Amino acid sequence: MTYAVAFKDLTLGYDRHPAVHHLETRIDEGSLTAIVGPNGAGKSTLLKGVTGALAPLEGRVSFGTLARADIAYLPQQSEIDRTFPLSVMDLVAMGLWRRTGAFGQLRRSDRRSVRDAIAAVGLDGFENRPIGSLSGGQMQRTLFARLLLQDARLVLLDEPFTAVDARTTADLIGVVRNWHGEGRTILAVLHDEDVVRSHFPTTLMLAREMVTHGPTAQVLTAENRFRARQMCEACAGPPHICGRSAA
Ligand SMILES: Nc1ncnc2c1ncn2[C@@H]1O[C@H](COP(=O)(O)OP(=O)(O)OP(=O)(O)O)[C@@H](O)[C@H]1O
Repeated sequence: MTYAVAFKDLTLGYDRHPAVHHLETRIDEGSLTAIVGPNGAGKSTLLKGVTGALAPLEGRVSFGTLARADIAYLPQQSEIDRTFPLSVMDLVAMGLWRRTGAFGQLRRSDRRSVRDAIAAVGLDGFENRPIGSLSGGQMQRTLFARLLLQDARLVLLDEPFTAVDARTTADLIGVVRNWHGEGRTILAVLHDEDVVRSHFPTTLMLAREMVTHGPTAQVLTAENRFRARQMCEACAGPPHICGRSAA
């Protein structure tokens, strides 16, 4: 099986304080993988390492046949500035930037693609709404429409269903499953184990270090959860100094 992303002795952190330690595993191309772990386990940090926003302190992230330009990333809702004066249409159209350039004019066919993406996430009629007036769930649908247009081979989702109602979650899971059916690789940070069990065949459990990575039923056990909590006891505090020497 070819891999989409490989982590090789990867250590990521902030101001030289590691938040993810010596991670060594591969994400198969076309897989649908959940990243789980306690608060502060380094899950968001890992996604930032994959996007390249955070450079490794040690080790590396490598990609199989894809390039960083093939990655689409949905950050946590709290990291998105909704006061920016944009309409739903403007925000979704940003998904075409790779093709149109930042200030490129949208062609008629581009506008149609934007409208189609908005309709695909159930937001028909919201095209001209300012994003600041959207509910949390409507905003998440808008961001998924932008991801649809990005047409990426690797999709990174950071807590995509947090603070989103059950109906919206079900609709957006439908979008994720379609991406999986199209052969894209999906890596999603999730807290809801029912969602993980029902829809994500593979799970990576993180607690600053990797706890385990494999078929979801084998990963989500009471024993692994207990180990993760123990490994992550210090997670509530600031990232500590890594005691392991660089290989
Ligand atoms: N920008 C930053 N500067 C300094 N430390 C940071 C920064 N972002 C995260 N951290 C620290 O890195 C560690 C891992 O954080 P991260 O957000 O990756 O965890 P997480 O598993 O995604 O947590 P949660 O489930 O609470 O979202 C935490 O100790 C956090 O305080």
